[in-house]
Amino acid sequence: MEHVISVRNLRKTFKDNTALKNLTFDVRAGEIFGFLGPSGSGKTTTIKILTSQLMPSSGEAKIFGKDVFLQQSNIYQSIGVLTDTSGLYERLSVRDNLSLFAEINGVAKKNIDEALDRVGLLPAARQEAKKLSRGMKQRLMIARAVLHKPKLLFLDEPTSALDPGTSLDIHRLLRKLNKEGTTIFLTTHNMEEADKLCDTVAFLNDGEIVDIGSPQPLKLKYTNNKIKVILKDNPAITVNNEKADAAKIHSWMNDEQILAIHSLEPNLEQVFLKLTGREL
Ligand SMILES: Nc1ncnc2c1ncn2[C@@H]1O[C@H](COP(=O)(O)OP(=O)(O)OP(=O)(O)O)[C@@H](O)[C@H]1O
Repeated sequence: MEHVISVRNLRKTFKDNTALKNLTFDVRAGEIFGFLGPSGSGKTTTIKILTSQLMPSSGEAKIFGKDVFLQQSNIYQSIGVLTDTSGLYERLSVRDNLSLFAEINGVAKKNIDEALDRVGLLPAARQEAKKLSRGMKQRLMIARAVLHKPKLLFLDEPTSALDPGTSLDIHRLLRKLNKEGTTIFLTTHNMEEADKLCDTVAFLNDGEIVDIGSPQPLKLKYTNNKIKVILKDNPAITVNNEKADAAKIHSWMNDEQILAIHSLEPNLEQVFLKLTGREL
C-alpha cells in the first residue's frame, strides 16, 4: 500500500518544552486519517511540520515519498491546507475570494467554479463573504484549500467552532472529497467525529502516539467484554460475554423477558481515557 505520509522518530522541542516525542506513523493513500488528542498534545505542531511551516528538532517526515524539508517548493502543489477560518476577504464575494487567492498563490483560475461546486457554494458565488454563515465560510475555506486539486488535504480541527448540524454537513463534504480521491489528514478532539469519519485514528497524548488503528478494532481491543441486558421487569443487568453467563441469557429469552441487549463496547472517548487517564 502506498504511503502518502511517512513520519519517523519526529521530535519537536520549543526551548524546554518537548511538544513532540518521537512520532512514527504512516498515512495510506485514499484514507481519512484522524490525529486525535487534547489541547496541547501536539496536533497543530505536527500539521505545521508536515506542511513545512515549522522545522522539527529531529526525525524524518515524507510526503509522497519526498522529504518535506528538502522539497519545499514542490510540496504545495500536491497538498491543501486548512488551519482556521481567518484569512477570508470579508468584503469580497465568494468567487472573488478564490480569484484573489488564486492570483496571490499562482493557482489557475479555471478551477474556481468547479471548486465552488464541489463544496456546494456555486449558488452563493456572488455573495459577500461577510454575509456567509460559519458553515459556509468553512466550505469556502475548503474550496480554497482544494482549488489546485491537491491529492492530500490537511485540516486542523475542521468542525471545532460549528454546531452539530453544520458539522455533519462538513463531514459529508469531506467524505465526498475523499471518495473523489483526496487523502485527508485531520486533527480533532471530537472522538465521535473521528469514529464516524476516519479509516485510521492515532491517539496523541503529550506529544506521543499512545495507540493507532481503525476505530472499530481499537474499540474492540479495549472492550471490557460485557453485555447489558434490559429485562421487562428489571433494571438493566450487566453480564459477561462468556459461556458462564450464556445460560442466564438463554433462560431470559425462553421466558420472553428480554427487551434489549447491548454490547458495552467502549467509544473512542472511553478508549482514550483508558489509555491516558485523561479526558478530552
Ligand atoms: N511556537 C511555540 N512556542 C513554544 N511552545 C509552543 C509553540 N507552539 C506550540 N507550543 C507548545 O507545544 C505543545 C503542543 O502544542 P500544539 O499547538 O501542537 O497542540 P494542539 O494539540 O494542536 O493543541 P490545540 O488543540 O489546543 O490546538 C503545547 O505545549 C504548546 O504550548
